[in-house]
Amino acid sequence: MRPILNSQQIREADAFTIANEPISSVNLMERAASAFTQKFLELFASVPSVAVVCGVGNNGGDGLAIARMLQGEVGHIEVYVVGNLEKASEDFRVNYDRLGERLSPKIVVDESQIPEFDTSLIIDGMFGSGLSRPVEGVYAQVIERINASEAQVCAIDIPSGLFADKPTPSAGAVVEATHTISFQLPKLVFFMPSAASYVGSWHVVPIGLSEEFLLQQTTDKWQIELRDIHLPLKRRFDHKGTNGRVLLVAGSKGKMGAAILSAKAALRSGCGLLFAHVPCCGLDILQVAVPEAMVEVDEHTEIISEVLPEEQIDVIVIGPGIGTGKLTENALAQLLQKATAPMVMDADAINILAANTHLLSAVPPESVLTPHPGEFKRLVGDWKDDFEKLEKLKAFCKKYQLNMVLKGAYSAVCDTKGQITFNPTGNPGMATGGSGDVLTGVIGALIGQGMNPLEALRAGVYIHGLAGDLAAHAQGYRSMTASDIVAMLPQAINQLDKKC
Ligand SMILES: NC(=O)C1=CN([C@@H]2O[C@H](COP(=O)(O)OP(=O)(O)OC[C@H]3O[C@@H](n4cnc5c(N)ncnc54)[C@H](OP(=O)(O)O)[C@@H]3O)[C@@H](O)[C@H]2O)[C@@H](O)CC1
Ligand SMILES: [K+]
Repeated sequence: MRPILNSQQIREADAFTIANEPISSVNLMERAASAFTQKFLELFASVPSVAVVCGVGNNGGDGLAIARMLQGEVGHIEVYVVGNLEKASEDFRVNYDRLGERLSPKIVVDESQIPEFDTSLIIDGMFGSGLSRPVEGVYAQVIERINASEAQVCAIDIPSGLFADKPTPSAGAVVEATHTISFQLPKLVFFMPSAASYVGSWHVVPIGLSEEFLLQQTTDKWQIELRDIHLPLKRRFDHKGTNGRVLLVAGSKGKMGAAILSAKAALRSGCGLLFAHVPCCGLDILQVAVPEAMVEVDEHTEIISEVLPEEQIDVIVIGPGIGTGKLTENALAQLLQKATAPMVMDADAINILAANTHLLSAVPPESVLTPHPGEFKRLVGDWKDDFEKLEKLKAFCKKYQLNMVLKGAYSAVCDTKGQITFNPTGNPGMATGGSGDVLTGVIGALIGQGMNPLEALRAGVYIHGLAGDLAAHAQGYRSMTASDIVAMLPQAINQLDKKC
């Protein structure tokens, strides 16, 4: 997993690398600028004109070095330096002197000197990890001009004005980048919905900071990587009873589709036997739609009112489409008293827990909850910003000793110790009804096959997002449906199998 470190730790990593590689600070800047330039040219093959806007710290120093490296690679280049040159950092000065006359920068110290920015692209190198306070004054005016321009904006390391690891006060101006090319590690704020319009699509480029140092750092936030996903083995002598016996409790009148999507997803994710407990009205529907499922019907015609005692079940998946009626609430409470297998709880099962928080302590240990932000809010109350939301996630998982995925772009998986891993796969096309039911089925199948619930959760969100990406590629992200995600599960799982 890739660690997500705070600005202080990254500064220390810079210093450690400089002292121990060893490499001079200005050469490390050269390496960073070169890594940026290479990625930049991949993203923007032929840009007619570029404005590079620099501050006077090392982020600005990067900007100057990048401007020099882009000469001859892109069309017209303009360089601006915003701020007082007397305060410039040492490495900025070296790169200022290296620019040469052709790129001679224009200095901006007051509003009258701010250009219109009519280039096709702006590189933002005003502030990086050294941002120490909200951006105001002439700096804010430059940012407003950048944001008002028609140009694409590519930020160096992080959009200027945005704090990497704490909330950015609304009073401060922030560059709205269309792209961000960041050094070595992603910054925590990149995973936050509230920063999406500033960060744009982001990329991380290695700059050779000491791996030894980075791995020693303490953090409770990580990004899931492909190499972290290890699917359960299938052996020649396995049979359906050893490949995961999954009990799916799902559906109600008018919502049998949720049960079907979860059931299909579980079967496509390799579970051996799928038992489905559904209301009477769902019997024919499920048998026809999912012939592989063994269906047990509830006594009630339209909703779930009691769940059969579990027998030789490896995992219980409950929630998709069940509603929150009193009888269903009682059924869940009874099931929680009896259940020993880990549970995957989604949708209305979570809503029932939120309305009856005394039930939370009865959830079998290590179970998994899969709320979307609305369901999560019902569980923990509102939050003032995305950082507080993550703190609430950690506190909840620690308190109840549960694993949870808070769904969304970069779904956040939290374990019982409060460690958070962000999932990188997925796309906006997955924000569509039924997508969550598919995820629940995938996670249930993986736990059923013997993965520990946390590993299954991390693998499940990764596979689900990858299948979603394949579906978006095939159908377009505007038109794809949850069924398309199910259809792409085999391809996603095959891709992961091949890398193993
Ligand atoms: N270290 C390395 O080896 C490497 C570093 N690298 C690069 O360095 C970047 C970090 O550089 P950095 O530490 O110099 O900070 P940076 O973001 O340029 O800002 C500092 C300047 O901004 C000023 N300032 C701050 N807030 C302000 C505000 N609100 N409004 C106005 N001014 C404000 C502050 O002034 P002061 O607070 O002192 O008044 C100071 O002048 C990092 O993101 C990466 O791009 C890479 O090259 C890899 C190697
Ligand atoms: K920047």
